[in-house]
This record gives sequence, structure tokens and C-alpha cells, in this order.
Amino acid sequence: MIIVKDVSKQYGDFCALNNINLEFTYGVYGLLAPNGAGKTTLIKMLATLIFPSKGEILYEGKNILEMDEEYRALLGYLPQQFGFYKNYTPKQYLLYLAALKGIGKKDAVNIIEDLLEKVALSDVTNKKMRKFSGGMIQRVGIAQALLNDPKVLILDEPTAGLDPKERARFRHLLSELARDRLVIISTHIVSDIESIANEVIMIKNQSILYKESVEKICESLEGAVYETAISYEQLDEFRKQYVILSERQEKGNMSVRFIHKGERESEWQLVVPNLEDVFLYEYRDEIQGEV
Ligand SMILES: Nc1ncnc2c1ncn2[C@@H]1O[C@H](COP(=O)(O)OP(=O)(O)OP(=O)(O)O)[C@@H](O)[C@H]1O
Repeated sequence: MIIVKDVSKQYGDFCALNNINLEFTYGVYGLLAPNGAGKTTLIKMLATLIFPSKGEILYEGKNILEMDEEYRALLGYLPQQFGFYKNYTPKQYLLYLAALKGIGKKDAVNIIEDLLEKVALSDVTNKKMRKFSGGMIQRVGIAQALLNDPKVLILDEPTAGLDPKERARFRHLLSELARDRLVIISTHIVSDIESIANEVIMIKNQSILYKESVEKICESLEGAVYETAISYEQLDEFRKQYVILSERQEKGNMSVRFIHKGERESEWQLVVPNLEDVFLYEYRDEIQGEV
């Protein structure tokens, strides 16, 4: 459906993305990388808000910049920070946006009623958004992105600031929305996409590191992720020798999960790698001190 072809993006002398090639069809695609890796840059290019310095993005074979309005008509977009009016109710706000998009009032009223039901906000349709939680606001954001029933839905870090329960609700909503459209979601939180993404795209050093199913990506660390218990005294040495993925106290010892690609010690327990392991391993230099 969408092809990103040899796309690079420069900001002045700084290269944010270098020669990106991607193909999107239907379903959920998770764009996963630490902050600053270039997710927003890619998303903004897909939303035609900024333009590639090199290369092109095609929708059904046509350059999205040349399609212009035709492309925007089939695009739904939720930016990282979306502007809403606190004193509006969701219904007022969505009616306003629908008018901007040229949707007639009668149609808009019906569409908005359906959308607010879809995002589970029917009971607060006429309540001012001032008192809404972060999760409720994000759901209004999704509803506005769905006003034109888009074929392509692009969400930039939609779960920032949401609590775990709101995140879970969000995941359910996204997988439902992806049944008949392309959904691209950017995040630096593995659990946002691990269970719902058909494919995960990881960006590193301005390039695509992976574009695969979660299962395939995890295979990259097959046979290299272990858990073992060590004493506190051994911890410093252990940290120097191996890439530690997690450590927790357990019965007076430290239980560590780590990566090692050579000979194994007999007491180490080999475990099945997960996406978080790959994330922590691949971005160990970028996220040092954050985990
Ligand atoms: N307008 C700009 N001018 C110069 N550099 C920019 C501009 N926009 C982004 N960058 C730089 O490009 C790189 C990628 O930024 P981008 O916002 O795409 O990353 P990101 O992965 O989306 O991170 P975040 O989630 O923090 O936005 C960063 O190093 C950023 O500082």
C-alpha cells in the first residue's frame, strides 16, 4: 500500500534518516526506537508534514506529495502533541474538526456518535475535556484521526503519559482499528506494540535495523539470553563482562538476565529472548543510564 523508497532526511548538515526503504500493507506496524532515533521524522514524512531530502514515498504507486489532497483524504494522523480546546466537549471539538475537513453537519453528527462509541467516550460526549485523563484525551485524539475513516492511520507516540491500564485499552482499540486499514504507531515502549504489531520496525544509526515480526526479531538473540543468580559482590564484575538486561534482588542474591554469545557456564539458565531484550541490547549505548 505504502512504499518508502530510498528516503533520506537532512536537517541542514545533520542526517536524521539515511536511505530508508520500507513497505507497508495492512495491519499494525510498530515503529520502535529510543527518543531521537528519527521516528517522528519518518512519521512526519509519511503524513506529508515534512518532505524527504532524497527519495520518495508512494501510495498505491503514486507519490504522496503529488497526490496531495487525495492522499490527505485517506490519511488519519495523531501527532505527538495534539492541540485540543479544554473548554470544548469531545462532540463540539470533533464537530469543529469535521467542519474543517468539509464533512456536512448531519453526517458529522452520526460519524462522531459512532466514533465516540468506538473509543469508549459515549458517556462523556457532552462533558468539557478540561477534566479528562490523559487516556481519555488520547482517545479523543484517535477519534479525530478517524473522522474521515482513513485507510492509513498514523499515530506518533500515542501512549506517552498513559498509565498501564490505559495503555492496555489503547492496544485493544488499535488492533481493532487495524482490521481494515494500515496503522503505523511509533513508540519507545516495547509493550505498546509487542503483542499487537504484525511487524516491528527498529531504527538505528539513521537506518532500518529490523523490519520483521516480533518472533523473527527475537530470533536474533536466540541462544544468547541467560538468567542466573549471583552475589552482590559479583555484580560489578558481571556488569563489566556481560550486557545486563535486567537485575532484581532475590533471596539475598541478585537475579540477572543478560546476554552472552560465547561459551556458557553450566549454572546459567538459557531463556527465550523477548522484544525488550532485543531493544535493550541493540540500543544499549543510547539508553545507558535510562534503564
Ligand atoms: N527540525 C529539526 N532540525 C534539526 N534537527 C532536527 C529537527 N527535527 C529533528 N531533528 C533531529 O533529528 C533526530 C531525529 O529526531 P526525531 O524527532 O525524528 O526523533 P524521534 O525518534 O521521533 O524522537 P522523539 O520521540 O524524541 O521525537 C534528532 O537527533 C533530532 O534532534
